[in-house]
Amino acid sequence: MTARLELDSVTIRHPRDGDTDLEVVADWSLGVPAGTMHCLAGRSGSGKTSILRVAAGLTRPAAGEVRWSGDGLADLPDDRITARRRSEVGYLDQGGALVDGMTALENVLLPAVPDHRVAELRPRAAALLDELGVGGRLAHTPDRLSGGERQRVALARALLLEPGIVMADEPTASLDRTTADGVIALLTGLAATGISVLVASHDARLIAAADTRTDLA
Ligand SMILES: Nc1ncnc2c1ncn2[C@@H]1O[C@H](COP(=O)(O)OP(=O)(O)OP(=O)(O)O)[C@@H](O)[C@H]1O
Repeated sequence: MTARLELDSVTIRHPRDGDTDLEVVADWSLGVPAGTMHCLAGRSGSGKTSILRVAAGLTRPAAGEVRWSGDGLADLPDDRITARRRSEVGYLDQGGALVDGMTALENVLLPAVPDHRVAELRPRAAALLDELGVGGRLAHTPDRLSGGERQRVALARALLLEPGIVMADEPTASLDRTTADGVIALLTGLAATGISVLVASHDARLIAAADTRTDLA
């Protein structure tokens, strides 16, 4: 069966001043089937974020191809990738950045803005926040939320358009143990509903919770 998220013989390089390019991975492949969680593990600087960004179509690999639900991204123009990412991929970046000055509910509804679906999706946004245990914080701006609450609001935003793929970069970093365990349970729960989950982390408990993992050198 084709994995919902595939990286096929991918090479990722970064230019370095006055030096040869830094090769993060070369001719490297990964498949994340529906209903499973894969963890990219490895020390700081080993390339976890670089791989996630390529998998999310935010940067293009030097060689190889990324496929979502069997469709390759290589031949798609950037605007098509952006449009497809919005509905197919929930991306939780490091720290789960929220927009200051907007409430938790408004932040969750941001992916609905381009298609004018804010009013339609407001009940779903509120229900997601409720499900994630932050239903009492709808009107709070990020400065009035704890780190764990911000992370959960960012997760609700990533889930708003019902993506088949969810990616999260160090989702438990800077969270206390109890809150981190809650986020790990949420991510494994997402995989259990059939979503393909790709996380980058050096948190031993998150790594242990994943179905499969890659240890980056
Ligand atoms: N846009 C870029 N241009 C040049 N070098 C980069 C770029 N992005 C990352 N790098 C370098 O590539 C390497 C991998 O970085 P990356 O952020 O992917 O690692 P990471 O494992 O996610 O690290 P961390 O756990 O600290 O977030 C690092 O040496 C970094 O300095």
